[in-house]
Amino acid sequence: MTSDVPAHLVARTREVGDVSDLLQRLPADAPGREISAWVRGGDGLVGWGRVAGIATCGASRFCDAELWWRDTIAEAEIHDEVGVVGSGPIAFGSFAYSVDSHEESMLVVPRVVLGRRDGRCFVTTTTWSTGTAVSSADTAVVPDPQPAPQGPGVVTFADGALPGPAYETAVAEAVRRITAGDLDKVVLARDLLAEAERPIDPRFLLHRLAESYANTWVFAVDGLVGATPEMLVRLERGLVTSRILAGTIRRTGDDERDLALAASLARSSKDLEEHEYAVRSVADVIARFCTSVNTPESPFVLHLPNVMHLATDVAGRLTNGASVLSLAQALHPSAAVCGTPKPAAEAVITELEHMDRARYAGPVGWIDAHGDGEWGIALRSGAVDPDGHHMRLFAGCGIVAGSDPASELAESDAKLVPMRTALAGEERT
Ligand SMILES: C=C(O[C@@H]1C=C(C(=O)O)C=C[C@H]1O)C(=O)O
Repeated sequence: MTSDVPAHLVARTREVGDVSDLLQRLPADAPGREISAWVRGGDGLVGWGRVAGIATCGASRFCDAELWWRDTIAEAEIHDEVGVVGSGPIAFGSFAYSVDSHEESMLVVPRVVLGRRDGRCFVTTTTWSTGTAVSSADTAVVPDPQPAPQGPGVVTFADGALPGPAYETAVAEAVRRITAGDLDKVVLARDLLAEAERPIDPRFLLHRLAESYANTWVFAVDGLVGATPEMLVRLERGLVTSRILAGTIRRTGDDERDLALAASLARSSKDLEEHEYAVRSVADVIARFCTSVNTPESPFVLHLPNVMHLATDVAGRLTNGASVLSLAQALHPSAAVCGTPKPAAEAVITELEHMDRARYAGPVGWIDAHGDGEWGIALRSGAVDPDGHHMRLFAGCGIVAGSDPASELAESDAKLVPMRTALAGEERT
């Protein structure tokens, strides 16, 4: 571009009539990797196209992204008629779990974002200015509901880094080290490789996940798709909240038995211990940023269609103007996906998992121009390869002294169910 004035983003948000089916409005012809989504129930944000973004890796990945977003917003021209959290320009993002990951972390500003919040719907269109003259942003039209996305056809599944028996051996070794006093808790994960006959369309997965997992946040960012029940951090006008999950039991499908299992989960000393480490790791960080921190004394049981979790919602009032992304950076990785103490757990994960977690278990979510937003932990998820036909699914389990390898393997299988079912048409294993 030839201009004395550097180009900047121009974002326009206007209110539109009710759009209760955000996912169905994702244009069928937008490239799958350019689909972004963060939806729970009827509310949330979906985006398509890419106007701007940053890809980064290593220890500075959060800071790089934060600085880039701050600079981008400082220069942007914003016309926001709606003025709610999530209106105006936003960036979706997804971060690699590990400093050492080969996977890129990213923020992406979509060309169009469609949002719904408490029944108010809006559309944000973001373009580049052309330098001296500011181009008027597209007058965004909300797309009609789109045809149902095509499924991936026959999907076959194969072991990733650790086949089931090897995962059990890793769990047994972790228990041995915990018993020896090396650490208190470690979360060990495994991956599963899916190969599909036809290209895997993130829209297809999003639809299926949203149908079955209504009380999760269904997300997509650059080919990473999932339905997470765990909110690492939400920041809305100074109010910080986090939903911590740890301690799991599989559902049987029989309501009466499941209620009895929920009661046993709430009393299980092994699960309560595992949960307590996770809560402490989050509440301690939130206390550094907030006053009036509220941490309930005991967890509740969160019922999902495949599993039940011990859950605690922590809240606080932000004192220092930090953005949601810096809060996510400070909280990541919590003991729900890493362990206690953190350095020992990180070392055991590296040694025993034999894989790069890539963006699994990293923060995924969105940030707005004020630094508000929501970042979940990328669980119950998978990453579609750029070739479109392959996907890596992930699941992990918190291991403490009382963990049993066979039960943990079964728990990891249960955590893989949402993505396996979303993918499966005529599944073969
Ligand atoms: C690591 C995962 O889940 C985490 C581990 C849990 C546990 O061990 O009980 C529960 C919820 C999540 O914090 C996963 O789903 O892959």
